[in-house]
Amino acid sequence: MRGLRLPGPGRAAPADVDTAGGAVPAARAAHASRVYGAGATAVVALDDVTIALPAAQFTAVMGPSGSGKSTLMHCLAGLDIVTSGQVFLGNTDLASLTDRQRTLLRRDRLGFVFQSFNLLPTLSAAENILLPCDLAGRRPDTEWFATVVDKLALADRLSHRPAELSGGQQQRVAVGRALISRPEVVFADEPTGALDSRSGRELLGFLRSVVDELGQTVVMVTHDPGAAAYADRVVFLADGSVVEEMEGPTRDLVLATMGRLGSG
Ligand SMILES: Nc1ncnc2c1ncn2[C@@H]1O[C@H](COP(=O)(O)OP(=O)(O)OP(=O)(O)O)[C@@H](O)[C@H]1O
Repeated sequence: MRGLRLPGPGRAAPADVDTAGGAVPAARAAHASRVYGAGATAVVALDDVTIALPAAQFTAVMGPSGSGKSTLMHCLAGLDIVTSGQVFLGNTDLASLTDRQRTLLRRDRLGFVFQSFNLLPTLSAAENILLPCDLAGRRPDTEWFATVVDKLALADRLSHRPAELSGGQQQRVAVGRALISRPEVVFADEPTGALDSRSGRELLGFLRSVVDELGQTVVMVTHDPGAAAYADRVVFLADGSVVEEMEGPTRDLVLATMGRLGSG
């Protein structure tokens, strides 16, 4: 049920293909650094980060405030550019793209879910979900639309406008919008931050199921150890560096690691 790979600009530079026969990660950073400013006031937001985000996995990114989580996500998503090192989406080196190509890459190959749902208030839930197709001038895949709507339990809410939906339903619409283009990676920045705990758990359960059942790759920034426990793995950042990676996280293991790393 995957088939989520769309051809995109600049794909498949032969030198980047995994010659060992292993699966190419959905995204990766190699010795990526991002420095803001220069001279005495320079801030090293990312410091030589090497990380791979495996396809069809749910990765959580954690770390104290200012540790570089958003910067890492923005660089992986082509919203920001590394100062040195490389970032790849599949086999595409993001630095090799023009601004226009990066914009198209974000539109065609990535999905985004933010803490604030960012839905258009005058559009129905269905129209909000289909917005990326409209913007790209692409005919929506009706079968995929039905799959996404069913997975997110939104079938009886499609004609409602955002103001007529609960926060949890609005965020599910935002997830639907992120999934509709069958992106290679969905980036979620504190997606449960504006939700009550029950709606937050439901949303995390939906993200988990789109990974398990639809083969979606999801990367989520979170401060919440309970949210991170829904992921397959957790990457911990401190001072712009990856300081720990955990497979099969539980809330308690994440809490203990946060305590040990001084980010609790
Ligand atoms: N545009 C920018 N200009 C200058 N400094 C920046 C910029 N963006 C981020 N920084 C700095 O880079 C560092 C990392 O910031 P980043 O937002 O990635 O951290 P974060 O882990 O996402 O933090 P939070 O959990 O508070 O959102 C911080 O010291 C921040 O002040």
